[in-house]
Amino acid sequence: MSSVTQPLPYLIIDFDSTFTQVEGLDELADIALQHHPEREKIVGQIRALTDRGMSGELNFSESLKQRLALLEARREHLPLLVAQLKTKVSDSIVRNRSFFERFRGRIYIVSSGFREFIEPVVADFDIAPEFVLANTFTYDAGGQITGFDPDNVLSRDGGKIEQLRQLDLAGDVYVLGDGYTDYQMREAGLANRFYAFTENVARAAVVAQADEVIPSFDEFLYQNKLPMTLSYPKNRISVLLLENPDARAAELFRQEGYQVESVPGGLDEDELVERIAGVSILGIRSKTQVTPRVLEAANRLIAVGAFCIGTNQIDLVGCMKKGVAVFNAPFSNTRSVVELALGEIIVLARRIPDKNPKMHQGEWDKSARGSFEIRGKKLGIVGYGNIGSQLSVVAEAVGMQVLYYDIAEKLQLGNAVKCRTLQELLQQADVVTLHVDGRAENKNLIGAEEFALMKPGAIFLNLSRGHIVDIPALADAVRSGHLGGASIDVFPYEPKTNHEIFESELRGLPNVLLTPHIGGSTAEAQRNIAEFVPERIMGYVNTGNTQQSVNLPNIQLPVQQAHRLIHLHANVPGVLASINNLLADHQVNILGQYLKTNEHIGYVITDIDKEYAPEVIGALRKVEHTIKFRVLY
Ligand SMILES: NC(=O)C1=CN([C@@H]2O[C@H](COP(=O)(O)OP(=O)(O)OC[C@H]3O[C@@H](n4cnc5c(N)ncnc54)[C@H](O)[C@@H]3O)[C@@H](O)[C@H]2O)C=CC1
Ligand SMILES: O=C(O)CCC(=O)C(=O)O
Repeated sequence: MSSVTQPLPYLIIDFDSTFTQVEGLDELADIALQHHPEREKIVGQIRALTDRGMSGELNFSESLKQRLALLEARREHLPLLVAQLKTKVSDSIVRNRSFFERFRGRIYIVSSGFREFIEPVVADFDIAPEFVLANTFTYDAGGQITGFDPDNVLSRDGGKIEQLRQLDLAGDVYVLGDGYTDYQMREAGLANRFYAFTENVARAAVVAQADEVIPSFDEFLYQNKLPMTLSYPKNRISVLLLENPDARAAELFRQEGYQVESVPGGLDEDELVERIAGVSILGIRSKTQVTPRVLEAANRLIAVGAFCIGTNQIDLVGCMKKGVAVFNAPFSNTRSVVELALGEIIVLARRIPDKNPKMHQGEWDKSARGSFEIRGKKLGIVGYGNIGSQLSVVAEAVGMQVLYYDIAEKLQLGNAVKCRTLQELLQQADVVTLHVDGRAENKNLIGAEEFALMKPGAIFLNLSRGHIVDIPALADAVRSGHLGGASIDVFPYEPKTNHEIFESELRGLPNVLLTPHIGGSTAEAQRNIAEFVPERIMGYVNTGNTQQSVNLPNIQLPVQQAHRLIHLHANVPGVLASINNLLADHQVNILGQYLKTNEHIGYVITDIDKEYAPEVIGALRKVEHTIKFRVLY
């Protein structure tokens, strides 16, 4: 990583697909050929020619000639093009507009595109016409674009090299671009460094030649220690997604500028220990275990996203002590679990698990034996949280009488009746369904003794966590005929991928419905989760907001006023005082301060004036008991 010397080196920035997200001529073709019957085909041909030219496959002047011949553009299309391009300036360039204003006179746009559309777009960034070096169109008398000015060096092969030579800049020159012709200025010895800009397009042949690959302009500024709008380039935030969350999650993280990698299926502890170094955000579902060993290897972890409700698979305290925020999606799949549970109750009450396979084997077993309506039956819900209480409402709506048992005091919905003990519920219910959370103390909550308490013929459901039920005891209770049926969605051991065989004593038992942990697996739930979790994580990264974090003290923050200091520390006396004394010693004005603690850690957010001495940050990092510290601009 180099550090920039003063004054700023001359920056030679390409226009098409670098300054803007798109190629100007492609966009012009789109506008000009709007009513052409073969528009798509011609635009496709133009794009292919652009690409071949950019990657060095076709010589530049030939590519330009062929593209202009296909274009049926006119002078009056240009204002439309400019308006369009103004909306397509690269995000990181827009974000750092003030940099361009500040370093006016050191930044050139050198492009094989056309001055007619480049000049007005870059003018918004204080880049004056004399700092734009580009081609110019030729027109016929009627205003039709006929080609390009052949006297302009940029219209020729090696034009950018010649143009830079003519500029004869004294001092360091850095080139930023996405095309091979941008690299060629460096190759010709006219630039000190070539940065392949890949925010919009990454061309292998260009990337291979680069001194540095920069996925955003922020990265260029960060590497060169130049003033930037963000405190940290988002492309440096790497996301590892396991267990196939909906594709929307990766899309949202990518839109934010993060680097996303997905591993289908889960990783076991050893595999995750291998993969976790360098990961900033880990996304998992219910299977991946985030253990102390994993956390020890996690050298850059900021947040864990549980793309599900349960978080028992995560060492929450370990994460907290390391300053790693954990977020889940507490309500996104609630309804899906409830619907499945209700469907399963009906299906079991009608002994469908037995009848369905018989039908598939050609056996017609029409009988009412062992089948009953659920209307008027007693549904015992163990765990009256979000899922349990919603199931309570839906079950009452179809005529069931609801009993519930929860270790916490809960709002009683509708006509539901609270049981004082688990035993009381088990003895009365016709159907028992588990919706407790997966805390370790709940291991084998239901075993032989509990099954024995249940009514003969009762139906049993578990859609919570596998370790909550003693499976051999359940198998015995079904085999003996004491239970009338069971539906199980979660298991003490679940296959890691869809290729692994599912082994269980419950396989083949009568009136037992087995499902592969799909309570929350609906399109709606997965989409909701894939939006909810990334939004919380990005909110935390961007503003420090911990609201709805499962393990950090929850602070909902007001809009950031200036610089924001985010400080996580061990909860020992005196840390806040140390922070404030340090700020006072450096005459830093505090605009707002927010603090919340729990038994292990303290989370303090301090909004301060823009002006402060840079050494304040170093000093704050060194405050005793600091776990994590970051600054947001
Ligand atoms: N099968 C699947 O695909 C899904 C399974 N789940 C599981 O369902 C669980 C429950 O989800 P929510 O209702 O959203 O959670 P929640 O946290 O809102 O409710 C859990 C309730 O269980 C109670 N509880 C805990 N231990 C208990 C015990 N020993 N006896 C009685 N009550 C006890 C708690 O006090 C709480 O009210 C999740 O933790 C997760 O493990 C969640 C979503 C999908
Ligand atoms: O869909 C999943 O992978 C897990 C669902 C689940 O068990 C949960 O949300 O807690």
